[in-house]
Amino acid sequence: MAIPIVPTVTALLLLSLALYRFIIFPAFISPLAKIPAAHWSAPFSRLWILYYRSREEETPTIHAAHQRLGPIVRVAPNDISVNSVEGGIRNVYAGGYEKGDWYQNVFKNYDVMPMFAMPDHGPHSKRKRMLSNIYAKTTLQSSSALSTITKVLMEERLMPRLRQVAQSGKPSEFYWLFASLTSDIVSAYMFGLAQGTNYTQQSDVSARFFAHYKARQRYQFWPQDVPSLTRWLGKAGLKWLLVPKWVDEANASMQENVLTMCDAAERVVSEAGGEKDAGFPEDWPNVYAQLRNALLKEQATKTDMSGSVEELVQEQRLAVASEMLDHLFAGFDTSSISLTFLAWELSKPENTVWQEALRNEISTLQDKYDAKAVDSLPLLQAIVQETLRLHAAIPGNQPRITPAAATLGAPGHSISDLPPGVRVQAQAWSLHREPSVFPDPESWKPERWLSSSSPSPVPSPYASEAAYEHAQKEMGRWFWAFGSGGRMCVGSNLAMYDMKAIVVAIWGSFRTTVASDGVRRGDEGMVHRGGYVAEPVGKDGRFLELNVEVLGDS
Ligand code: HEM
Repeated sequence: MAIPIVPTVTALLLLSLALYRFIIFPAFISPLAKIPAAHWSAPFSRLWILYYRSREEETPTIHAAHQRLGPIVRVAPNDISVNSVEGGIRNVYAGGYEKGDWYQNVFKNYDVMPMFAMPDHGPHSKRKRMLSNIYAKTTLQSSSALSTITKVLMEERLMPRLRQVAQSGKPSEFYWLFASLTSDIVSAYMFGLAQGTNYTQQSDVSARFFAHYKARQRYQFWPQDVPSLTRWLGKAGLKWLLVPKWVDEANASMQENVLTMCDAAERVVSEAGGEKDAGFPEDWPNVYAQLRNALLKEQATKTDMSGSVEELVQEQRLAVASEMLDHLFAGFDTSSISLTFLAWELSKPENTVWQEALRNEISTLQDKYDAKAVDSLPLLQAIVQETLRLHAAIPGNQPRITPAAATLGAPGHSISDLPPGVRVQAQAWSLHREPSVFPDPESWKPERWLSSSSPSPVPSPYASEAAYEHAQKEMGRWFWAFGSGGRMCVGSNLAMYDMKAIVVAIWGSFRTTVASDGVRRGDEGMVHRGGYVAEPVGKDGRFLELNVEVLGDS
């Protein structure tokens, strides 16, 4: 029987092309072929990394790959991970590497992108310039509004709640208490105290909100990492196969809540004619007004100004709300995760000395609400910094896209002439566990951030001031809890401010210990659960439970 030549040759040709395109090129010819593969299938397929990402197990998996294979690894045909400063985060996050669409697939509110999701440098840096000053350390430390907000929240909302817990003699759950407090502080600064949330005094409302917020985070994988399939199923009316319907409903209701806060803030600003009202500084919507006015100013330069201010405000309504939603959620989520880990560390029996030393340091404050004095407490700084190192709230991948002809990889491992469009990521989890920079990396050791002359409850690891200085410099280069470069966290100063204020309020007046009912501890099985963000979650999904004891005349 004669073999049909044309179809056979065509089939062989197609097979050879496919073999070249999907096997030979990625495994042997692509510049990425020189990078150690985290798994045998990584050069050919994304399935391996998607599997771990879908199970929220990417961070430890990538970490293990770096430990086995070095500071640059290939995790999929077009995806790499770097774990170094030189040839790593210094190159990728300093500029020129854009964000790609991974962020906008999920972090888009009201169908409008906040700066966090903006893929391109230009629009992003314009928006960031509008907002940076309102979050600058000097602005926050000199803000009488923020200091009044803090005082009201700590004295009127937190203290009564903790005194009640102490009196009850029963352990209390702390994760959602921290989420309530940080949401109240951040929203009060953004929208004004009267317009912000009051979760600390409404534990039922807050519990419902946080349960929804957290549960829906677990469905981000599909729209974020498999967007085409998710879109396609959406068009066919079958998205519910991947993401339950209530997730969209929860998102819509959260957006509605933030829009309500924005509208309330707008009434305050417009009644004051756009300018800060000296009457009740704590009720002024600092961040809202800053962005609203900056966008109006920008609009005025573009248009013929035929519209009224109300019309212009209306045009910007969703752009402002999208930005505000992002800041509010980024603000409470990360800070409450960090505070929970901090409370956990401080309340463990082996760390009692740190809790006592911190309390002594807090007792030296003349005024607990003096932000500058609080910020300059060395022990407090070391405790927060060490918690952010060991328990980074965003421990996972922060992907960027290579420009043309990129060179990546630590000295001795560098790969040049990478093509444009490669997804490259780094993760704080691994950077913060580099043993040559952070000796004994899995242990919580605030003393690594303290000089030998600082009062410390444990001996200093540094033989001299010079050794301390050298270590600080190196650790500072590798410390990545807030990211780095132009896309670095805009709220890092507010986060440090609110976390320190909360720590001072709690451990200045109360003693905490990890709860135990004789059978199980209140921190049983605590792990970092999650993908992009990692929550402190114990066995059976339980959160941290602590005993609270009131001190002296608090
Ligand atoms: C402990 C607390 C916090 C941690 C650990 C943290 C961490 C981070 C990190 C790692 C990034 C970069 C993410 C990436 O590129 O994928 C980031 C960005 C961002 N964070 Fe935070 N954050 C914290 C608190 C806050 C607060 C309080 C706010 C708002 C008030 C905030 C608002 C933002 C925004 C808007 C961005 C995007 C910045 C940009 O695109 O330029 N964060 N944060």
